[in-house]
Amino acid sequence: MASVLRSLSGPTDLRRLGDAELTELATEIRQLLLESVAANGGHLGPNLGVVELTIALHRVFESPRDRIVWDTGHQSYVHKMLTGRADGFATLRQEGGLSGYPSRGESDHDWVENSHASTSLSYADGLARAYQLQGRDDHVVAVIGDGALTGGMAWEAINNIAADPQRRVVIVVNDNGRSYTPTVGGLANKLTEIRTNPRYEPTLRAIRERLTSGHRVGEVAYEALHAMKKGIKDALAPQGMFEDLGIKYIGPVDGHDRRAMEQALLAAKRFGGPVLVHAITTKGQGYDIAVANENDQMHQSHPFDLATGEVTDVAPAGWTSVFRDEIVRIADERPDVVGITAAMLYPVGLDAFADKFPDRVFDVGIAEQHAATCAAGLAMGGLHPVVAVYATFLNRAFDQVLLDVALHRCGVTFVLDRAGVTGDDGASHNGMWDLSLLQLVPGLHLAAPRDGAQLRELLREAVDIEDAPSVVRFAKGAVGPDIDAIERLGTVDVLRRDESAEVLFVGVGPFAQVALDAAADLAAAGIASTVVDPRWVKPLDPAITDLARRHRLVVTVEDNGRQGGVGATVAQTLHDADVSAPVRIHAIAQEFLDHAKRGVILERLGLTADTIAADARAALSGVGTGNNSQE
Ligand SMILES: Cc1ncc(C[n+]2csc(CCOP(=O)(O)OP(=O)(O)O)c2C)c(N)n1
Ligand SMILES: CC(=O)[C@@H](O)[C@H](O)COP(=O)(O)O
Ligand SMILES: [Mg+2]
Repeated sequence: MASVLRSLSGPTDLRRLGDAELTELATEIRQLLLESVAANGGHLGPNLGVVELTIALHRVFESPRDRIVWDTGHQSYVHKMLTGRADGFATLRQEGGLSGYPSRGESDHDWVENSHASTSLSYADGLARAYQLQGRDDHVVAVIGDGALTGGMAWEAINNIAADPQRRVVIVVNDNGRSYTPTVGGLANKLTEIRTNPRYEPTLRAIRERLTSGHRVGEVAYEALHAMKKGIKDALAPQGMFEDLGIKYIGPVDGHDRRAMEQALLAAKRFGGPVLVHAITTKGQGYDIAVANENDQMHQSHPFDLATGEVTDVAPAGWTSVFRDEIVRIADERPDVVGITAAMLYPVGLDAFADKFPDRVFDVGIAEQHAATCAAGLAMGGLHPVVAVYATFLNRAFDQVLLDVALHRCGVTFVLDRAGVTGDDGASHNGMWDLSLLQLVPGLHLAAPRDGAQLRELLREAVDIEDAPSVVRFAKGAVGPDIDAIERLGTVDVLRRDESAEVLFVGVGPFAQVALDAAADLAAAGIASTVVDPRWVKPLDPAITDLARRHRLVVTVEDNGRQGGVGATVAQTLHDADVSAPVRIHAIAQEFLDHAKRGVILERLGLTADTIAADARAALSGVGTGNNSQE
C-alpha cells in the first residue's frame, strides 16, 4: 500500500480515508515517530500515546479554523505529521529544522510555542471568549495531559471556563497516568481509580484488541461491544467532579480506539458549551520498550537503538549526577533537609534522595508556585527544603520566591538545573532568566558553580543559610573538569593572576573556563589578565570592586540573558563605586532563541573564548563597539 501518510496534504484529507487506511496511517505514524526520535532524540512516549487521539481530533475538528491548542506542546509531533510536515521529521529539533513543539512559523495549525505546562486551558478560555464576542461559531480544543492538569493555571482556567455555559471549549484530557513518573495528587488518584479499575481495564483492552486485531467486526457487533464498554465507563466516570463545576464530562474514552474517540469528540463538538473528554491512553503505546520503561516511559529520549531502546549518544556524567550524589550525602548528615520536585524526580536528580529517604522527598506535581510556597511552609516548620527545578520553570514561581520565601526570610534552597542555554527544546526552555530575576530578590543568595567540586561546596554553603532563600544554578549536560583556584578573596576564587594584568575577567559558572581560555588567548598576544570566579553572584563580594580598580578593563561572561544579569550587576556596582574601568558584558542576547544544539547557539551568540578575547583586544585599543559594551 502506498504510504497513506505521504498521500495527505493536510487534515481535510483524513476525512476521505476508510478504517483500513486509518489503521495503516496510525502504523505509519508510529514508525515515523520511532525512526525520527531514534535518530534525533525527542519526546517519544508522549507522541506514541496520542496517535489515534490526534487522528480523531483532526477528523472531527477543522483546524486551523477550529483552534487546537496543545498543552506543553511536546506531544504535537503527530499533529505536525497530519498538518503537512511529515517530511520534516528527519530534521526534528535540529537547527533550522522542525521544532519539537508547535511553531507558528511552521504552520497555521500551530498556536502555542511555549513549552511551559498548564497554559492551554487559559489560551482556550481566551480564544472562546473572543469567538463569543465576535459571534463566531468556530471551536476551541485544548489537549492537556494529566500531568499538566496538576498545574495551578489549569484550575484558574477551569474556574473561568465553567463560569459560562456558553463558553465553547472542548477540553481533551490525555490521561496516561504519567508526567515522567506517575502523576501525583488527589485528582490524579481519582483518574487512576478509573483507569485501573479491574472491571474497566481488561474489558476495555479485550474490546480494543478485538476491534484492532484485524478482525472484521461488523457494525452491529462493534456497537454492541461499545455499548458494553459505555455501560462500564458510565459506572466509573468521576461522579460529577467536573459536572458539578459546570463542565460536561464525556468518558472515560479509550484514547487508542480512534472510532470511540471520534464519537466522543463529535458529541463534545455538538455540545456547544464547556465540555471535557477524558481520554485514557498509554504513554509509549506501540513500542513495548517505552511502555515498560518505569523511569519515564521514554518521555524525553536521547537518540536510541530501536531494537534495544538503549541510548546511543551516552553523555558523560553531568551536573545533575553531581547534585544527585551530593544531596544524598547532605541528607545523611542533615535530617532537617527535605527535597521537593515538580513532577521531575529523575530529571532534576532527586531520585537517589527519594530512594534512600522516601518520606523526605515530595513530588508536588507540575506546580512550581506551590513548590516554592510549600517550601516556605516547610522552612517555617523547622525543615530545610531543597526545591529542585529546571531554571526556566522557576520563572513561574518568581512572586512566591520574592514574597512567600524571601520576605519571610525562609531558609529555602532552590537548585536550578538546565540553567543557561539548553537549546533543543526551544526558546521557552532556555534557563536564561534566573540570574536577572533573582537579582531583584532582597536577601537572596545566588550561586553559580564552575565545576562539580564547586557545586558540592556551594550546595553545602547554601543549605547552611537558614535566614534567606539560597539558589544554586548549573547548566544542562556534561560538567567540565574541576578548576583549581590560586586563592580565595572573600567568596571569590582567583583562577589566573598575571603580573601587571590589564584585563579582569569575571567568569560565571561554567563560563569561568571560557574566561580562562580567553585570557590565554590574550596572553598569546602579550596582554596580561586576571580571571576570577565570583561563585556567589549575589551578594557580589567587594573583592570584585577592589580588583576592578586595579585593571584597565573588566570583562564579564555568563550563561544568562544580558539584561539585569551578573554583568549588568557588576557594571552597576563598579559605577556606584566610581571605578573607571569599562565593563564588557558577554551574555545571551535578550531575545527568544530558536531551537538548536547548545554549542551551536553559544557559537552564534559569540559566547566563545576567541570572540571574547577579540572583543577585549578591541576594547583595550579603544575601538571596542560590540553590542556587549556597557559604556
Ligand atoms: C511549568 C513546567 N514544569 C515542568 C515542565 C517539564 N515537563 C514537560 S512535559 C512534563 C510532563 C507532562 O505530563 P502530561 O501533561 O501528563 O503529558 P504527557 O507527557 O503525559 O503526555 C513535564 C513535567 C514543563 N514543561 N513546564
Ligand atoms: C517538555 C519538557 O519540558 C521536558 O520534557 C524537556 O524536554 C526536558 O528536557 P531535558 O530534560 O532533556 O533537558
Ligand atoms: Mg501524562
